[in-house]
Amino acid sequence: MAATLKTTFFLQSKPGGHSLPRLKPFRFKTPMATLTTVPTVGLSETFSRLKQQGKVALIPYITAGDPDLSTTAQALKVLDSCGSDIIELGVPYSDPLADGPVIQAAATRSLARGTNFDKIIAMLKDVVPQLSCPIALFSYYNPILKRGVKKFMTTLKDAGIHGLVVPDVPLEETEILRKEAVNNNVELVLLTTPTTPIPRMKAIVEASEGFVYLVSSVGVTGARASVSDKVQSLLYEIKEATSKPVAVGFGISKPEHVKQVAGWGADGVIVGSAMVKLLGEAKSPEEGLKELENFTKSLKTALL
Ligand SMILES: O=P(O)(O)OC[C@@H](O)[C@@H](O)c1c[nH]c2ccccc12
Repeated sequence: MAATLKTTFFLQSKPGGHSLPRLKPFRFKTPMATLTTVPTVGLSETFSRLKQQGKVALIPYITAGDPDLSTTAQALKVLDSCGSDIIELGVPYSDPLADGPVIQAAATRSLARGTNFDKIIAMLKDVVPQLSCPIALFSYYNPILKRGVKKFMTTLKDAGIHGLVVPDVPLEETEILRKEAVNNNVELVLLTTPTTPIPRMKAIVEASEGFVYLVSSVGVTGARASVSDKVQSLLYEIKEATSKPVAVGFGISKPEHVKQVAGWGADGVIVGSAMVKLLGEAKSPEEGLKELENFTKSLKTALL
């Protein structure tokens, strides 16, 4: 059974510097190989740009390798071309303590097909240069430790990945993760939950880079009928403590939710299980991608 996401996570002991954007001045976007001069920038830069435009970031989450890695590659391009501002890409893991049934099932299918970290990175090296939005990789801590923190971060940097979300590291233990992330210009995003005491929330937001991830409700990931209106006061408290951007995730699965959370003052909305379900349960990868496209467009429209 999946454990609930508790407040003990994600504290870091010292605030860190800000990552510089890694500029990629010229890039070709598929399918028409159009030359664009828009550089891919990191997470905080993306939020600054959106803020200037008065916009809220749309941040989809998908699990890598479900239904297969070539569909993930296509899905990243679809999400990008439908106006996603950052994409959170999940590395499948066998013991995903904070994931609800939809994402757990996606990870199980992906692992059964032989997805592993090296294959995900190889896919990203090919696809990232074709995207205009940054990627934040999502991984549990164990696969990072297994590889070695330093090597893991260098690999992320070499693949052009700008951010990292690790849900199961207590802040007190993130020192080394943080140091290597900063060295490699990877922004380490930390999470706060509705049960995080205010002093601890303050330490989290101070140490978080790129943005602050506000978990909307206690429990595991998964689509819900409504978003807890407690999010509104949580956002208020966080915004009292920091000027960093705040993105809300967990249970956001409909255009109405996205609109509501944006109206409460969030700088970004994260939508995971609803996307993962479309890709994982479609009759074919093509159908899944088409549904993903329509769904992403509907969320984007709700944010306009
Ligand atoms: O699936 P949801 O309820 O839309 O929530 C976002 C989410 O999927 C993604 O950010 C995520 C997937 N697994 C997690 C584990 C912990 C925190 C966050 C996550």
